Amino acid sequence: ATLAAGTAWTLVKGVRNHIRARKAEDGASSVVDEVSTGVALEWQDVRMTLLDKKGRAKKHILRGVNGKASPGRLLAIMGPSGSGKTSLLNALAGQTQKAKRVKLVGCLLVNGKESASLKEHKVAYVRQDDIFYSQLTVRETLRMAAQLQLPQSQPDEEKDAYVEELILHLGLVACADTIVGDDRRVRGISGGERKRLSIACELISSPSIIFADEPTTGLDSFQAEKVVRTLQKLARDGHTVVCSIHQPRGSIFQMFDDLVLLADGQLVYQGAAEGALPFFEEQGHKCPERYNPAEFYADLIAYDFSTPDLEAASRQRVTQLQQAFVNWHTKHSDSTAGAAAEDGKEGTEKPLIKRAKQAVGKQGSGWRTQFRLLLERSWRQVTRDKTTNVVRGAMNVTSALIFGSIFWRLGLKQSTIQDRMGLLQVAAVNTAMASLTKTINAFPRERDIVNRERAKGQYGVSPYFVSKLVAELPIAALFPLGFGCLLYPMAGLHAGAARFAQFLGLVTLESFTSSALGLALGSLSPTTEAALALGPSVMVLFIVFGGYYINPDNAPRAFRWIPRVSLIKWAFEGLSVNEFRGLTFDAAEPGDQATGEGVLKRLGFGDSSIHGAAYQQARLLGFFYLLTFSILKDKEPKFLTMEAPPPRLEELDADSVRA
Ligand SMILES: Nc1ncnc2c1ncn2[C@@H]1O[C@H](COP(=O)(O)OP(=O)(O)OP(=O)(O)O)[C@@H](O)[C@H]1O
Repeated sequence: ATLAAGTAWTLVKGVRNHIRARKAEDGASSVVDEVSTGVALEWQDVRMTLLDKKGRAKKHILRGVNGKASPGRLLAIMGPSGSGKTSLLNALAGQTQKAKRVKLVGCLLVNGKESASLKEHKVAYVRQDDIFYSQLTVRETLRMAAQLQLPQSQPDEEKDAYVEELILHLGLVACADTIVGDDRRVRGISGGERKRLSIACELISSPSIIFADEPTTGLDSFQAEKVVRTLQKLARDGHTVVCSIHQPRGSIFQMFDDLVLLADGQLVYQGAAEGALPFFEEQGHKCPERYNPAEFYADLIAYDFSTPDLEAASRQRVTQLQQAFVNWHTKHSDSTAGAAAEDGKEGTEKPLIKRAKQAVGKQGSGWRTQFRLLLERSWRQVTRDKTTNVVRGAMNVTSALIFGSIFWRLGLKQSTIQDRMGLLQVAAVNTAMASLTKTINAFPRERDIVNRERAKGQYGVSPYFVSKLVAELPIAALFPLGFGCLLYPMAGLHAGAARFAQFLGLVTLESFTSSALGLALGSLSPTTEAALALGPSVMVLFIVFGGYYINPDNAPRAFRWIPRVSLIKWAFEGLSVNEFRGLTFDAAEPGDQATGEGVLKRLGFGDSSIHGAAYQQARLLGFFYLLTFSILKDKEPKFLTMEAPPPRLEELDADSVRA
């Protein structure tokens, strides 16, 4: 609380200096160079409908919701689970995912002017799930965001100073140099600190409006209070702050100035928070003294599914309240939210922050800077993730030791021909599987972060993708190289420096291709779990057609294309040529295979060459990279904008009368 109280003014100054710098930078080139005194938001008749296949309404998610949010005031959207809080927040923030069967209509007024979306304004959206690069510290995460979003000509010292201010004012000093971590296995900062880091990241772009989706979910009450206090301070500094919240405790609820109560997608109350008690009292529901109003409202507007009677009674009560609110609001609208919103709360007696609107979506930095920054980030992420690297290294060494022991010093007996083929196939499969699972495990999460950053226009796909490959490939190469270096001498494969080097080259290339396949599948799949299910299935198919188990000529025609795209097949073919060509076996019995060339012929690799197999593998690698790149580019998140609602019946009547 002391921190919050003492830092508001400094934050104002910081943001103002920062904005001045941006204004100076933008100068004549700025798309909008307007200094505003805050953004007042009003929405009318917002309806979100889920349609069935025939385009008919299947479910009403939001049913004609009205409301307003004003600069200087903190607005809470409350309601039971499934009441439409997140849907309303998304609709207002322009973050409703585009989907064929979702229809969004409504009227949005920004500073009194009708507007289809908030694209013209700097909007921050603090999501429920905070995802970051786990190995970067809080300071590094913020610096990266500042470097990517702020104008290139702004000196680095200024950007860093702004980041330090954000760290200070959002209470992140103690954890500034701690890695962010993730909620799965890398322990990092606490949940509350993550949430405040999310807010800090969003503040970098100097937003006028801040939306926060259930910012207290999953936090203990102390952390939750700190987060809401931060949002309240931001509101007092002149931002328009809208947040959805489930059922806050009393001390948190007190911090909200305005309230939107939703039940089943419909308003039960909307207006100043202090106006809600009189409204419910008027309807015969008096809140007991010293009772948390938030809990009281939640109980009143929740459906009770315990018995059919209780359900019917609770539904009737909610419907009555919704109808009562329509009448009550018409009567009281002038004396509640409207009047209150115009002035803001006590903190806004001082002038509101002057904010320069930025060109939305404009990238702060050029391609080369984006590449350098993203390369730095990827490099840190990959080199600092010691646990993953150690486990991956240990797995490769263990596999090499196990296979090396099983196929120990093969020699040149006839029986080793089959052993050799088995070993080469195992080497190809093991290498491919190891890099595929690693990539598939990590990439979908990273893709989500990148999609969010790209949706804000921070950088393009190409600098991201190129930097990722440049940072990761040298580290990724170490694992197959280590595997090959141990396995080759242990198994006593074809001696010679060139053969050994070619073996290492082939497994490394295959490892890259498999990882590229993982990227393509990871970018296609909606979740990590889906990618993990898809990856091994594709790989099993590649293994079956890997050159060892089936001759493609004997397979049904429909499957004959698979060997051409099987990275296992090209690796096995290359490794086989490298091993068998020029090798002579002990042949005592008639029918024994005396030369490696004969073995290759039997495998169908008689005319194959190492270079040919490597070339085909490289083509596959390029294809998977290209595919990933295209999917990332194409799958850029798309959002619905609000359509104007159809004219009301009365308006139609008036028009026809006039006509
Ligand atoms: N795109 C969609 N497709 C299908 N149903 C949807 C979609 N978006 C929202 N819904 C449904 O609309 C209702 C409201 O969802 P919403 O997430 O807005 O509720 P909420 O009040 O935020 O809930 P919670 O507090 O549990 O997060 C839910 O029943 C949800 O399943």
